[in-house]
Amino acid sequence: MYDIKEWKHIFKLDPNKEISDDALELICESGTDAVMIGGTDGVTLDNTVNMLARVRRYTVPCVLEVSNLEAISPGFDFYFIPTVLNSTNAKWITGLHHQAVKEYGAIMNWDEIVMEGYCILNKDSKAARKTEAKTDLEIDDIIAYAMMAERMYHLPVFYLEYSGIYGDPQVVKKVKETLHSTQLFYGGGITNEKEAYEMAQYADTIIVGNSLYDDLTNALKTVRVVKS
Ligand SMILES: CC(C)=CCC/C(C)=C/CC/C(C)=C/CC/C(C)=C/CC/C(C)=C/CC/C(C)=C/CC/C(C)=C/COP(=O)(O)OP(=O)(O)O
Ligand SMILES: O=P(O)(O)OC[C@@H](O)CO
Ligand SMILES: [Mg+2]
Repeated sequence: MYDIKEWKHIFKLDPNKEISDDALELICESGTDAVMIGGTDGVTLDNTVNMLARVRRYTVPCVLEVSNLEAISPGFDFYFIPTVLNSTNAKWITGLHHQAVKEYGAIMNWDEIVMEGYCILNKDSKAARKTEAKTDLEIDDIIAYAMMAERMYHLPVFYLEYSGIYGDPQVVKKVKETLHSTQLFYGGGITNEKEAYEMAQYADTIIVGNSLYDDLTNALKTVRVVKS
């Protein structure tokens, strides 16, 4: 069984986007700690299972970040389940989770389930719009969500999500100072070594997504700088 606490770097692959076999090989053999499959829209059972099968040619751990009930498939090492703490719609905090557990609870292997407390901060991201997230937050609001995640809900992961834009390193630093046992994920706009290094000084784990599709060469370099 893998220990996600040791993961410092994750590549997030969007099953709704095209990736060539050559690019996928470079990603899976990059030395990243895990490949996470997930996205906000266009995620189907077909494209999820297809991506899983392609990643399974390699030994890298493979995680499904569940974003809809229709695209859950067996065969992943872990299932990361987002709950959007700053959503204004209960559907994205506990609603779909209740529905999922009602449907799958009896067959779920709870050792494979990892809850992620999301705080979404880019108001223009698809994830923010879809989940009706309240993104105009002061640092004290963000810290309060981090404390809730750790102290009230005992979530294993708190995910500072800037999807699509590079966030504020000082926010990541302050959130890290707040957390003791909950693992801090940072994702958003990391495109090169310098940005990866900066965010990895504070976040326990950085997630690199879009830049895999925009500039693979530089995206791949984010692994070495974090793990060395
Ligand atoms: C049959 C079998 C194997 C069963 C296994 C059991 C199992 C795993 C059951 C699931 C249990 C469970 C509780 C599921 C939760 C269900 C669910 C749908 C919860 C809601 C998740 C949620 C809040 C989604 C909202 C969107 C979100 C936060 C997505 C995360 C990914 C993300 C932020 C992507 C970033 O955006 P992106 O798409 O990359 O944007 P761009 O395209 O613009 O880059
Ligand atoms: O796609 P980017 O901006 O790299 O963000 C990564 C990840 O946090 C998205 O959910
Ligand atoms: Mg994306």
